[in-house]
Amino acid sequence: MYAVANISGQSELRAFAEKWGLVYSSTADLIAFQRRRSALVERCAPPVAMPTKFGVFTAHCYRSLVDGVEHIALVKAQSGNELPHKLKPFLGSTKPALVRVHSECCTGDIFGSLRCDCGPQLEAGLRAIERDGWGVFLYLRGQEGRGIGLGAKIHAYSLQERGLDTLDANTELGLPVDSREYGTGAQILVDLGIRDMRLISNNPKKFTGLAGFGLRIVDREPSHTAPNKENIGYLRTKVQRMGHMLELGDSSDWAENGAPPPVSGGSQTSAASQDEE
Ligand SMILES: Nc1nc2c(ncn2[C@@H]2O[C@H](COP(=O)(O)OP(=O)(O)OP(=O)(O)O)[C@@H](O)[C@H]2O)c(=O)[nH]1
Repeated sequence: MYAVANISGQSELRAFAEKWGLVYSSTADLIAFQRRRSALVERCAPPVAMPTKFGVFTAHCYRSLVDGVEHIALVKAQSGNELPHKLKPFLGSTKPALVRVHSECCTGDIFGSLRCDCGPQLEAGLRAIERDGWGVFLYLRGQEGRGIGLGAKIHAYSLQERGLDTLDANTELGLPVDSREYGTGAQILVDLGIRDMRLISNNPKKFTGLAGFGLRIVDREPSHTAPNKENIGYLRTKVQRMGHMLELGDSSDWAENGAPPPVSGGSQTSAASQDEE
């Protein structure tokens, strides 16, 4: 294999490869290929019961072999007569699991920040999986601020106070708009035995990011929460600049005075047809 250092663009590289009958690939392609082939995670604890205010789940904990970050999957898998805490609760089942892959958000998930919709999405996701009885809430740590980290996200907020939107604020800091990768999450889901799933998300990048690891997303379940006056700009930017599949309605649908919004419709599964609209 030869690394060609003095060829500047893709088209030059393609021409060079064609001229000499070579196969060529970008570094990004090689990294993606490697991620698909190698193990990215290992279990770091036995499964254990996790009673929560949303219901009783089984917690499965994994560690990334790439960066050492630990992730947690809360599993609901009631199939009747199974052993408690099976390692692969979904293995062999043809019933698609309801899955939420949630990016860490300290401010929204823990402190209830109204700047984003993360906290209400977390609660709605856990409620939906509890109600469904067959699914996984996968909490990906290390994805704070869409991958830029907590301090940088807070810095980005300070730029947002000066009028920049959530994307431009990251760019202004010289940081990527979204550096999350989903290979790690995909491998956790595969390890739990999932093959077919209904993904709770509005983010088109998650659908492409999770595909290709032996997982099949058979349906989308919208993750809708009522906007509030603090996060409406953030949500509009997600729709307009990141292609999120969200319907924001008008201000009469907003939660009062920035209060924690109730989940619209009460069910994540109710609006699955938004995809087809
Ligand atoms: N950089 C940055 N990150 C943010 C901001 N607000 C929330 N986040 C982070 O965004 C991540 C959540 O991503 P979102 O784009 O809101 O939603 P998503 O998870 O991609 O999509 P859904 O599955 O539809 O929820 C979390 O890691 C949050 O910490 C912000 O203003 N700037």
